[in-house]
Amino acid sequence: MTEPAAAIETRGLTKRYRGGQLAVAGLDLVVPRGSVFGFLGPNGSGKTTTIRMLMGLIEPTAGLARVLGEPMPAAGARVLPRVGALIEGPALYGFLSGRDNLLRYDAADPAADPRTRAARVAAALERVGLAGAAGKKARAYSLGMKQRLGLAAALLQPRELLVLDEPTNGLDPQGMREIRTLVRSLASEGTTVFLSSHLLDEIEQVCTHAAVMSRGRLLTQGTVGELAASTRGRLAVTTPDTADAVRVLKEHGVNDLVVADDRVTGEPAPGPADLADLNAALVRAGVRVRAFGTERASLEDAFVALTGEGFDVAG
Ligand SMILES: Nc1ncnc2c1ncn2[C@@H]1O[C@H](COP(=O)(O)OP(=O)(O)OP(=O)(O)O)[C@@H](O)[C@H]1O
Repeated sequence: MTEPAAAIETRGLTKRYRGGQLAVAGLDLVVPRGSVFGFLGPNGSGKTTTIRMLMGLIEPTAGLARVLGEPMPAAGARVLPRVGALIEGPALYGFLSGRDNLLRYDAADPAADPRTRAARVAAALERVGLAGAAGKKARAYSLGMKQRLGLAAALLQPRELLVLDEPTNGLDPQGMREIRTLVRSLASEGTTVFLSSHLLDEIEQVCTHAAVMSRGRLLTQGTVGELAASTRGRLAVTTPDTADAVRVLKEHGVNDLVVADDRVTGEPAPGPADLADLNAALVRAGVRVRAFGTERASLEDAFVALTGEGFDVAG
């Protein structure tokens, strides 16, 4: 049997909650196998609802979802053992140690051989860097440790796909780094990782691909490089003659001009404007140019360009 190319694929996936709230509208998503896929959107944009449909936790109102090539929720019993999921924080017993929590998880899996349980749990604890804290009660764990223990539970069995809902939410920078390192190492072994986040720089740091959601709709998807490249960076000119530079650039169609010290930045006019012509115009007007170029466009620029709004605006 040939493996399907997509780890996750949806067609027109839609969820309308009772009470009429349209949480996800006509979503067409393609998550390539082997990718680290960032599912990006402000709070309330429909990320968790999508993940819950993908994992068969709630029924879609309309549309189709395939996970690892199989229809969800119909094929859940076959698909879910191949998927590790961490959704809305792990369910842990605070009075049990990290190790005992994992032993419980493993015992709840009918396919897990009890004879190899202790070794499996030890390997998972090692994997997430909790071997040293395995005997501590889970309630004494930091948020980052709890999150890693949840990941260890998802990693007790080898998984083809990991689905992580806001895995770094509430973590301090050190905890975030630990989760990112873990995600990278899992991906390097070939596991597809689908993670949701409302943090753009997080997606830029760890993901190969991303999709951007806003108000239940998919705005765009592609490689992180493509998404950033779809937006041109701002033009930046360093000059002691900022007032003249602003005037000349304005005459040549550059918008949204901002002056900060000896730097003028702005949005070049849409279309294939030739930056060399702009530079020549500045020099002709007697503007002394110390540096001239475009700033690298970030995913945030792409998001703002797509939605016309800042990223932290709740949907
Ligand atoms: N059980 C529910 N019943 C009714 N409406 C819901 C329910 N769950 C979510 N919603 C609504 O659906 C929309 C999408 O919510 P969802 O939780 O999927 O977004 P999200 O992008 O995951 O945001 P967050 O990061 O805050 O969880 C929101 O407007 C939310 O209020």
